[in-house]
Amino acid sequence: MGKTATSISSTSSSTSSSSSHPARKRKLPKTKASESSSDTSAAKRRRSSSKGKGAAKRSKSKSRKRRSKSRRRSKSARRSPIRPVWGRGSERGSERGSGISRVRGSERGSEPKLPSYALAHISQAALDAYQAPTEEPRCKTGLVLLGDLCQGPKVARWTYILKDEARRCFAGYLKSPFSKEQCFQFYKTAYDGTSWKRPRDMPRGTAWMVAKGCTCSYRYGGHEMEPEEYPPWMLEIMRAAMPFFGLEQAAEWPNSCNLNLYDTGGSSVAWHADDEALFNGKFQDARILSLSLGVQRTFELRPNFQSDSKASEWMNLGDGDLCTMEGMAQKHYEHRVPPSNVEGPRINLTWRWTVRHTPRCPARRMQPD
Ligand SMILES: O=C(O)CCC(=O)C(=O)O
Ligand SMILES: [Fe+2]
Repeated sequence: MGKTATSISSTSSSTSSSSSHPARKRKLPKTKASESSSDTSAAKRRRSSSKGKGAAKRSKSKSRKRRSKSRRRSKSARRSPIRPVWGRGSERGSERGSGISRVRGSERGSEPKLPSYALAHISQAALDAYQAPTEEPRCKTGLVLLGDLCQGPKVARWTYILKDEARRCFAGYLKSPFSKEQCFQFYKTAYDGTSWKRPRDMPRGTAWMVAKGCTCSYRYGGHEMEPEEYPPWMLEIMRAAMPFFGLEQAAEWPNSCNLNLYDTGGSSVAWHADDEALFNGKFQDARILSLSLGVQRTFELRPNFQSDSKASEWMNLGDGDLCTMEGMAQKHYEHRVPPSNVEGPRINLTWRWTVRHTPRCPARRMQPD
């Protein structure tokens, strides 16, 4: 795990097999192999030109037809009243609110140095890819995506908007499986049943809840959140929500939950990773499960292994929507909820597994070394 790529060609091959991150679309400098493949296409071009004028005409009219077809397709896409709820890249203006400083997460490690003659000839995108670490494939670590666990009584169709197999990073989305009334009840009980903390410098309300037997507080960004034991209403919500994450048995449920209250569109959480020691997400596969309640807000993800700071993936999380981050996502990606011009409040419950309890926590005795 955590292997650093040692050659550009090996990195580029692992990178191209992963998700559609913008960096992956950019071309790396040509290696011998890619030159020979372009030779082949040049040879093809030569062969097709030798077919004579008739063939050239036919291919011209074919490509004209193709162009007008694609123009028609893009026009109808623009007219379509269906608005996407998730996507890739920054097409929805994900740079809004950028410049918010990182409030969580630790410093990135030092990166491997390249000799200056190499730096002069390599694009930034290629450098980013070179410096990007790769992880063991999930078949080796046994990581099962929660979306694939939902085969029991609650079959749920999860969409994985982030599938970075090379880094074993995943993020899933499930449209609300709950009724409007259920969501309203969840919102009301969570709102009324939580003693919301309002730390200075935090543009939202927050609370930290843990399973019985754990006393770990949650430290991040200079704040320390004292734990509150899961109240009965939390267990009720979990009983309703966990089967949609493929977790039917209470023994499999997450043992901690970070709660956020976004009172208005101006409330936000800045780019960060939930990479605190409690969850050990920098060193092993970690799962984070979230339930959104109230107004729709955009949840964005970006890789931390390249210089481009734009969101690479995003999802619009509406009332009752579920979302996951899985595998090594806390090591290689950051996420945020930027300020927005929507009106109305939103509550987000973000469940996690505390696997490294603090020294004085009684649950520490139960954890494997
Ligand atoms: O509100 C959200 O959707 C994200 C919250 C979050 O990132 C966190 O609690 O760590
Ligand atoms: Fe987070």
